[in-house]
Amino acid sequence: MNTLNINNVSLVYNNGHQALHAINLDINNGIFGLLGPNGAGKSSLMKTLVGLQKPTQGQIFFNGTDVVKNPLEIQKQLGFLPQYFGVYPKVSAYNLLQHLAKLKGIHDKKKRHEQIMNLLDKVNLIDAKNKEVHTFSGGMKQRFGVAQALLGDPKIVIVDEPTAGLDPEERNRFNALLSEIGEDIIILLSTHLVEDVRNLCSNMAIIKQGTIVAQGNPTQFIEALQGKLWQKATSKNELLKLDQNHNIISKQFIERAMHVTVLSDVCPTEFIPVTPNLEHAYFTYLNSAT
Ligand SMILES: Nc1ncnc2c1ncn2[C@@H]1O[C@H](COP(=O)(O)OP(=O)(O)OP(=O)(O)O)[C@@H](O)[C@H]1O
Repeated sequence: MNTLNINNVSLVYNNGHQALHAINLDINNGIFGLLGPNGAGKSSLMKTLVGLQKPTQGQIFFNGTDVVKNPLEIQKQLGFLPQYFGVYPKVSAYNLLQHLAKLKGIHDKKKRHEQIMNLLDKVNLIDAKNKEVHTFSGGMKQRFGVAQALLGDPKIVIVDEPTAGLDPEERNRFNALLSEIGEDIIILLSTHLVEDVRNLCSNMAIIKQGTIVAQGNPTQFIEALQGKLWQKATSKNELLKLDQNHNIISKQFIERAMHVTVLSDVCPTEFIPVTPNLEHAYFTYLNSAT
């Protein structure tokens, strides 16, 4: 079992902006979802956790090793899957993996070949191994991304907004793959797609303005809202009034009408109950004062 322990981590950038405030998290094998809006501090936290930037304060331990004092140790065991790859050189998937494997220090030719073939098989790209990666579809590119991230058997993999731009079928296929590899290693999944976290993660945290406002199991978050959410279709004028008197957690267009969902222990007049989902939980935390 791999462990990542984060104690009281804060980060202030050189321009004085505080991106992280006293973060505490304990993460084990599996897919850990980090959910937050743009600018909340997801990238800052991920980069800090894997030693790519030093926290201003706090401690991080990966499998007992101090990441702040010894960042190279975690980086040797790290895989990274960015949202989009930059420009691909005009080489085949197999040859590109060869090149990346050499950069990762896999020098034994036979082992390198074996590992590449296993990974191509795992991500279902064996048949496309001689095709140039720039000709791949978005989903194939993401699966190729997984293969390169897994070169060298990393124990921790960072995945940044991986399903952006994928069609529903490719997204499902990609999520199934992520779920399979997440059994034996830590995967840190940074996203603002609540549905991906619901489908993939047994543990998650919600980050808002550099602070973790909630952490736990997605199911617990949903259960905590049972019997507390109410919905109503509304007009623009009525919305102003509702805003003053109710704790509105989301406003959504459903079939061309604005629907508001409110959090309350009792059902407000003219509202109907709603079955809570993770998106409601996410909005509840985002819209509550920190
Ligand atoms: N190098 C930097 N110097 C100063 N401020 C920074 C730096 N990098 C990020 N920030 C600021 O820190 C805050 C958090 O940024 P970060 O990129 O971590 O957010 P994020 O949640 O990953 O957002 P996104 O989803 O848009 O990538 C933002 O206000 C950003 O402007």
